Amino acid sequence: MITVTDLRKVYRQGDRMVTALDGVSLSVPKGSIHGIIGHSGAGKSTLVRCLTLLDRPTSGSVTIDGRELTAVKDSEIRAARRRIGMVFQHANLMDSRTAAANIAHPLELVGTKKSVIDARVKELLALVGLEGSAGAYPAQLSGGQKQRVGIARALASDPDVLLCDEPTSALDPSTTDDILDLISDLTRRLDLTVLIITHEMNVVKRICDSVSLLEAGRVVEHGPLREVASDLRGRLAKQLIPLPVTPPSPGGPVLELLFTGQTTSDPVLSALTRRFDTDVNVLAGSVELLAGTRFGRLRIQLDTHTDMAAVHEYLALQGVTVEVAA
Ligand SMILES: Nc1ncnc2c1ncn2[C@@H]1O[C@H](COP(=O)(O)OP(=O)(O)OP(=O)(O)O)[C@@H](O)[C@H]1O
Repeated sequence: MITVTDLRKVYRQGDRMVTALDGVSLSVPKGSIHGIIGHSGAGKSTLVRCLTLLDRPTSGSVTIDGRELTAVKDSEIRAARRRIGMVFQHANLMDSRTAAANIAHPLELVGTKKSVIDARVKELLALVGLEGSAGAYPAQLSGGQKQRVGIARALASDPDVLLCDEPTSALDPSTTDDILDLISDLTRRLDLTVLIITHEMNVVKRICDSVSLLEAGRVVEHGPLREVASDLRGRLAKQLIPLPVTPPSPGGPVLELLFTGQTTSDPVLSALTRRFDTDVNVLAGSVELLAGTRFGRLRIQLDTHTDMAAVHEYLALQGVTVEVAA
């Protein structure tokens, strides 16, 4: 479990103070994956540095499995950091070392016995699907394979937490999916707590259980994926289940509908046309699978004569969320 409470980081830039983190709080249960999404300058890198104690926060706390990291003395920081495995955008491997030797490096640094290291490296290579690549040098590996080595190295010290900083931003879409699936699989198998910092909503869609939207150093929306996706007015929902912009359409009222789970496969619209003797014009639509649940968004236009109060009541009864489009 990671708990971040009211984290603030203020930098001095000449005679100006820059607030990079302005009271960030979040909590990630053990065994789950939390995405932090934000644009450039939102404070993502600062958050990573504060979580790994590369930077001391100005105030607030970071607690991992009940231990307050922000309270550890400088002399204990290295040991505390070993409980956090880091995965970077570029795997940052040492070119002169083989895959196995890169993975072994953090264990060598703390003086682990060679026989123990060898067994652990073998185990880690198998865990990330690189059994046959122990002796390969980074130059001989693909981007995805390098990232697998990076993940194995991050897991070498048997951390409780995996902190992934833009882990797939340098990879092509299919390799991205493979790496995300690997992170997801490892989270379940090793009962890790994972934080993924990203600017890509696809990363959140594919593997996150919960998400926070970071903006100008503040968390402006957060929650389990299913909850934020269900909030039609929310900014995250609009990005998670995007609908194209449609030109103003003369005629009857325009509604936005959100279907979740079973309602995505119910014939709600055809029932609506029959029941209210109205025509339904579908202006835009999209269906996404998020955290194992199907979400559908539709923008529809109805006849001018339609009894809107009754339509709202009927759709609510069907479990469909309705918004009148602007
Ligand atoms: N060492 C520093 N000194 C002064 N200001 C800083 C420092 N590091 C970050 N900042 C400022 O803090 C704010 C957040 O920066 P940060 O790098 O954390 O954002 P980010 O979301 O990681 O952006 P990017 O995706 O571009 O890396 C920015 O306004 C930045 O200029």
